[in-house]
Amino acid sequence: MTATTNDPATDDPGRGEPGGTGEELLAVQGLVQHYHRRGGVWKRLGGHGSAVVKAVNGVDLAVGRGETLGLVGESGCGKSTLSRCAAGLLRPTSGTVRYAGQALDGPPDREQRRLVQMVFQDPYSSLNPRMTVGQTLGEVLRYHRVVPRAQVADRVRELVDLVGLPPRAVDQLPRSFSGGQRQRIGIARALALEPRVLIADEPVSALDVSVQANIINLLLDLKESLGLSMLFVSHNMAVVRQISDRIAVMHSGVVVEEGSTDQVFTSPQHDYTRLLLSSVPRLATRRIPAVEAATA
Ligand SMILES: Nc1ncnc2c1ncn2[C@@H]1O[C@H](COP(=O)(O)OP(=O)(O)OP(=O)(O)O)[C@@H](O)[C@H]1O
Repeated sequence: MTATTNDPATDDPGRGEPGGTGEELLAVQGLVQHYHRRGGVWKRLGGHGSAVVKAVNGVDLAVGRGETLGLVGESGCGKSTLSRCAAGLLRPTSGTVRYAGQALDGPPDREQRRLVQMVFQDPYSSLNPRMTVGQTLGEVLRYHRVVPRAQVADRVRELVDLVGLPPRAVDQLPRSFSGGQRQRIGIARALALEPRVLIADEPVSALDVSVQANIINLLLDLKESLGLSMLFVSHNMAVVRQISDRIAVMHSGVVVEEGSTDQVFTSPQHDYTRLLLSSVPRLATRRIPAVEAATA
């Protein structure tokens, strides 16, 4: 996996460099996403026609090669919407998404889908409960023709190993795993496509704090060994601090502050950032000790 994903000999414009080069890889410009609410609660509350929810209201953001950009803000500020637009899962109302300088504005093709992958908060809900980990990963590899069919089983084993799961996990169903292990499966599934950018949307917020540490350490290791770029989305400033090179603070659909992690934490410029920081427990280090078995 490492060799094929990170082979510097490959002529790939999206190749990342650990540590970041400052060169933009994934960028959104003037991104707007408005939802039109009809029926449901809106109607029961006596609403007529439709209500417009301005979830994202003109955002410019860029993730550099090999960089982790943390996107932080309270629930409902538009982080998930922005992430889904950036991943090509949601077509924005207006604005552009560019990968390696190229606009991704048509219907996404397989190659585009492959390059930017998402890791979600709850991988369990998107895992087929009747498929083993091996079947799930194998299906992704075959559908996207990532490797020749004859190599699928080997690649599945590599992926399972890459995310720190034991070899027997290949033959197990999702229900036999803990929350942290399921998140590892979610990460393996994203990595199966050999993406250059990982968009992780609240990947640890459903996990116990000790398990959060393991998953964050795994993402830090993967970023380095695979040269990944990452958009890491969380409502939790402390978590974002551990993993991000830069941080963008989002509030009511717009980015109110952006800067290096140190800048944002030591000299926040916006009142809203200061408010978020006032509720963060002090955390001195980026890498946090994993307090339980690596496969948690
Ligand atoms: N499919 C949808 N239809 C209508 N409104 C939506 C839809 N998805 C999100 N919203 C609304 O858009 C706004 C932004 O939601 P979004 O999920 O992007 O924010 P968030 O910061 O990721 O919050 P959370 O972490 O709670 O998901 C919220 O007001 C939300 O209710």
